[in-house]
Formats: sequence, structure tokens, C-alpha cells
Amino acid sequence: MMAEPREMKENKLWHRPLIIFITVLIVVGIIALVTTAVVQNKALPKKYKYGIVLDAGSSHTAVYIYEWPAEKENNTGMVRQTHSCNVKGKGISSYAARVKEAGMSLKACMDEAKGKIPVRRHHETPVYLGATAGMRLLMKENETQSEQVLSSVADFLRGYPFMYEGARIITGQEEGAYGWITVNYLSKNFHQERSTMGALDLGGASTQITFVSQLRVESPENSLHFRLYGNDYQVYTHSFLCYGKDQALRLTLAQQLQTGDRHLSDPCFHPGYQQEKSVDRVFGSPCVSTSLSRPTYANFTLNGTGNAKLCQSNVKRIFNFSSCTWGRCSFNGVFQPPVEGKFGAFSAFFFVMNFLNLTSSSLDESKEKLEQYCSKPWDEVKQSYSAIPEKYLAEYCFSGTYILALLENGYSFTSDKWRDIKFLKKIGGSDAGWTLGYMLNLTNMIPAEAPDAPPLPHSGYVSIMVLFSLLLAALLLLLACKVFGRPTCAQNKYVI
Ligand SMILES: Nc1nc2c(ncn2[C@@H]2O[C@H](COP(=O)(O)OP(=O)(O)OP(=O)(O)O)[C@@H](O)[C@H]2O)c(=O)[nH]1
Ligand SMILES: [Ca+2]
Repeated sequence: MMAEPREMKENKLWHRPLIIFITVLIVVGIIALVTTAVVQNKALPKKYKYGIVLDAGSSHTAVYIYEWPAEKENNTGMVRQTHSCNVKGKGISSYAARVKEAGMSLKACMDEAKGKIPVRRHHETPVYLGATAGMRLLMKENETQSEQVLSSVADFLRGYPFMYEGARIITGQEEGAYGWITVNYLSKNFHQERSTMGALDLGGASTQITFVSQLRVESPENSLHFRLYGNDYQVYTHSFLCYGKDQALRLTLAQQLQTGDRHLSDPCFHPGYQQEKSVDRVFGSPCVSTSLSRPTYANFTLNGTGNAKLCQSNVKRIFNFSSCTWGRCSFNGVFQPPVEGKFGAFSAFFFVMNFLNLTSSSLDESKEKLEQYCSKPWDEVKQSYSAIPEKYLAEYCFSGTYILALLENGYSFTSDKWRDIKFLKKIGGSDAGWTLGYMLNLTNMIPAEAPDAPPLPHSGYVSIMVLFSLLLAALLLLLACKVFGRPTCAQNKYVI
């Protein structure tokens, strides 16, 4: 009777170190597993790639830097803008008479880009320059000069340690298409079965409208077909050269100067606004039709009268609604299907509508507010917005009226469709514009088919691995209890 307890005690003495050893092993194992999972799951210092696009617009040039994680370049929405720089002065087309300086004008922004991108990435960072309507107009006026301007900027960009990938004038069709790609890429609309949004871009010298149309696009030059991430898109696009807001102002002024009076009473400017303007500046543009008669005097005086209604009827005269050889037209005989779906309106559409506080107003409300704004005396306007450069400030009444006329009468956004227009500047930190779409296309970052996704996301995979390891460990522990006897486990509360 006395021998049995001694044996049990001996057994227990032999068990204890083993159990402790196994428990420690299991605990260490679990800690190791969890640590591995956590470390693995934590954002590793990612490898980023970079790209630079110069938007050589008619009014100014902007330099954009984009960044994306190297291993995820084919996923939609991964590229983001990390920096932008506005080149001082006017657009590159304004250097026509002093082409050598065109390249140098980019120096400050390009030097800044050098500082923003890690040195070890410089040699593999592509640089693209795309010129838009200002250079398209210069090309029409003087081909040699436009080529010289492009080679001046090209030579200058080649002097940087980046990978120079070209400087060219992009077509209006490309400008529209890439703007559409940009807004939908940034909104992650190419994912799943989401519908896309149209893109409205208003520059200084041209304006673009691009959207998916269910209706057949009758004119081949306005029709684009894309296969992106496994989906097909039939896209309508048109770029109206000369219908950017600066050229539209010239067209409106040229129309009004047909009366022959060198004192122009202009309803698109505030009452009390007065300025001497050059006839050359107005009629020197290739946009101003040669059928209009050019006044003989060199300057004219513009006197604001501040009447948005009259302004609107003047502005409407620059659109030709009378001839259309297609089923339906926007203006100037250009085919356009009815606008469909939501739209993102950016660049000057945003600057102007945002300044006028009209980004969330209905069409009727916008007209009303604009009437009030235009009728404000110039002195009052200057006082209220002393921080805004006078050049911009003087033109908001005209620009707002032009935008309403272009959208309502030009593109046929009726009152109910007006709500579908969202005036925006950026989407998730990146500017809306053609540059991102241009770079995505040239670097082959928008695949036709959806990239193969692993069955589980990485974090899901790790979580499942950890869960099963824990389960396994618990089972092992249970097994140990069974092997080494109940009392020990019961004492340690391991057995249920
Ligand atoms: N109010 C205001 N106007 C601006 C600003 N930036 C540009 N603009 C004006 O808005 C118009 C359009 O500007 P952008 O979109 O930069 O035009 P752009 O790219 O130079 O011209 P395009 O080659 O026709 O595309 C021009 O008349 C500019 O002078 C701004 O910050 N505020
Ligand atoms: Ca532009």
C-alpha cells in the first residue's frame, strides 16, 4: 500500500520537466509563428518607381511626378501624384520668337523634380512632355517655329539624368482619351463592373468632352474603343480647338468688334472695368476666322457693363448650331450623342466654378448667381478679392458665362443632367487631367485583361496560417495531456 504513492510521485517528478519543456516549446513556437505573421504582414519598405510628365498647355506648363509600388504596377489605382510644379511664365508656345529660352523656362521645376526623386531611381524614371492646344495653334501658324520650340524643350530635358522619352504635340483625341482614363483610373472605376464617368476638360485654347456612349458613335474620328482590365468600352470624344476659355474670349471680342466702334461696351465684364486692348492680340490668333473683318485701328477700349444675360447671348454667337450632317450635333457640325452618366469637370471648369461658388448649384441657380456677380461694380470686386491677380479676377464673369453656355447649349446638359456634373480638381490627391492617363498608357500600366489575382489576399493567407497553427498547437497540447496523464493537465487547467 505504501509503494504505490511513491511510484506515482516518481512518475510525477519525471513528467514535470518534460511537460514544462513541451509547454515552453509550444509557447515559443506560437510566439515565433505570430511574430512571423506580424512581421510578414507589416508594410515592408516598398520599392517605388517614378515617372515625370510635363503638361505643356497653352497658358502654362506644369510638371507632375508620379509614384507607384514597383510590384503592383498593373493594379488599377496604384499610381499617385506625389508632386506638381507650375513653371513660371506662359506656355511654351509663347516662346515662338525666342525659342532658345523655351527649354530653360523649365529649369526650376525640373531641378525640383531631381530633388524629389531618389537619386538611385533617376536613370530609370521616364520623362514625357506632351504639348496641347497652344502648340497645335503654333503648328498651324508656323510649323518651323513649333518644331524649334519642341526641340528646345527636348534638348533641355535630355540634359537631366532621367530617362527622356520624348516631347511631342498630342492630338485632341489623345487629350480627351487620357483625361477620361485618368479620372476613371483614380476613381477605381475600371475595377469590377462599375460604370465609368465622363471627362470634361477646359483649357485656355481647347476643350474636351469624353464619355462612354451606348448610342453608336456615327463619326469615326470621335469614336474610341478600349479594352481595359478585361472590360470593353465604347467611348465618344471630341476636342474643340479654339474653344478653350482664352480663345473663346478672343472669338467673342472679335465678334463684337465687327461694329467698327473702337469703344466696346462689353456685358461680360464688370461695370466700371476699363481696359485698352490690342486688336492684334485678338485678331492675331489663328482661331479668329478670316471671314471676320479686322478693324483698322491698333487698340480698342473695353468698357464693362456687367450684364450676364447679354453676355450669354454674345457668347452663344461663337457656336454654330445651324449645320449638322450627322444624326445629332453639339456645335460647329460636330457629331455628339446625348450626354450619358456622371461627369467629372476639371481644369478651368473647376477654377472658375469654384471661384464663383457654383460647384454645387443647379443650372438655374448658377445663372442667377452669375447675373448677380457680373453686375457687381469692378471696384467692389477688386476690394473683395484683393489677393487674386486682376487678370484672373476680371475674367470670371466671362468665363462663368462661357462655361454655362458651353455645357448647356453646346453639349446639351439640361437642368436634370446638370446634377451629374461634378466639378473637381483632384481625385485622391492626384490632379485630374490627361497627364496620368498618358503616362499609364506609355508605360503599359493599363493591361487589357485583369491581372491574375491570388485566391486570397496576403493578409488573409497569413491569418489563416496563424489560426491553423494555433489550432494545431492546442491539439498538440491536448495530446500531451492525454499521454502524460489527466491530473497534471487538470491541475494546469488544460483539459476541458
Ligand atoms: N482662376 C484661375 N485660372 C487659372 C488657374 N490656372 C490656370 N487658369 C486659367 O484657366 C485656363 C485654363 O488653364 P489650363 O487648364 O491650365 O489650360 P492649359 O492647359 O494651359 O491650356 P490647353 O492647352 O488649352 O489645355 C487658362 O485661361 C488659365 O489662365 C488658376 O489657378 N486660377
Ligand atoms: Ca490643359
